[in-house]
Amino acid sequence: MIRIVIAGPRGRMGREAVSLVHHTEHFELVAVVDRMNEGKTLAELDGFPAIEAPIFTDLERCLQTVQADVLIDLTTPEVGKRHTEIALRYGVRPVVGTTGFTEDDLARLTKIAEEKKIGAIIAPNFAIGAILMMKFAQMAAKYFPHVEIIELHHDQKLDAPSGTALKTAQLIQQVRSSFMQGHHAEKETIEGARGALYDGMRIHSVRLPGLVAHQEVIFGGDGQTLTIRHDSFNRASFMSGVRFSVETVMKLETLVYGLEHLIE
Ligand SMILES: NC(=O)c1ccc[n+]([C@@H]2O[C@H](COP(=O)([O-])OP(=O)(O)OC[C@H]3O[C@@H](n4cnc5c(N)ncnc54)[C@H](O)[C@@H]3O)[C@@H](O)[C@H]2O)c1
Ligand SMILES: O=C(O)C1=N[C@H](C(=O)O)CCC1
Repeated sequence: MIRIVIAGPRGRMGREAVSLVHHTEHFELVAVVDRMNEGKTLAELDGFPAIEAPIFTDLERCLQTVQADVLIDLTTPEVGKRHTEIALRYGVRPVVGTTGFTEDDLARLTKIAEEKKIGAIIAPNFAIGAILMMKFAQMAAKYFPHVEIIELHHDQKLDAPSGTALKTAQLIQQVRSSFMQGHHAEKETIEGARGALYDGMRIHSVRLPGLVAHQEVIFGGDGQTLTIRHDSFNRASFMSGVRFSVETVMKLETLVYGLEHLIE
């Protein structure tokens, strides 16, 4: 039995994660961390199953009170960073879907995980199709170094570019010689027209109601283009990755950033 705390249970992802844990035989939801509802149980909130997990508004108090193995964090960038560090310091393994972590954040958290010899997973995208899309993009970049990334998300998303787009750019950077794409004399007549710049490649962020999470990676070569696209149409698409991460983090002794390191 893996004892789990979920932070952000009333969010779009948090609700799916509560349902996943509730329906998985060897998972137990021992508490949740919410922005409000301290002292209640999840069962008392509208729209949740009858789970008697206590609600805390502070992760430290939660981890001082309940015995937990794993924290699933699905909150906001600043909260997610703080929660990951607290969980590691309390010896609780973080599985983090929250995006917006910088390279400095990842380096700092990796150091703590290694000092504590404790597993942690930070996954910008839990959907298997998205992991494959990133792997395929890295393969293609060896042959097509000219590439632009277009990520499309719902308009309630806080961070841009998306964690997935950043991760994709990092994976491409590993196999591509660094160079500035486009014309050397190119000028934007409206600021931002060419998107965000990452190691000479451009990342474009679209935010619209109706979208969930989508990404296209477009490669251009002599007389041809190659487009690799992934679409998540609902949040259930992320849950097999969350389940896999909770099971896998129990066997790790360091921080892993990205599920591409864990799937064959
Ligand atoms: N890794 C993935 O596959 C994946 C998939 C979808 C979303 N995400 C990321 O997950 C995060 C959550 O996404 P969402 O769409 O569910 O957002 P959301 O806004 O629907 O939910 C976030 C929840 O966090 C709660 N929250 C905020 N501060 C808190 C605090 N201090 N303590 C406890 N809870 C707090 C909010 O009340 C809210 O319920 C985002 O960073 C998003 O980018 C990742
Ligand atoms: O809904 C979101 O927010 C998502 N964020 C992830 C990202 O930033 O890459 C991907 C899945 C959906």
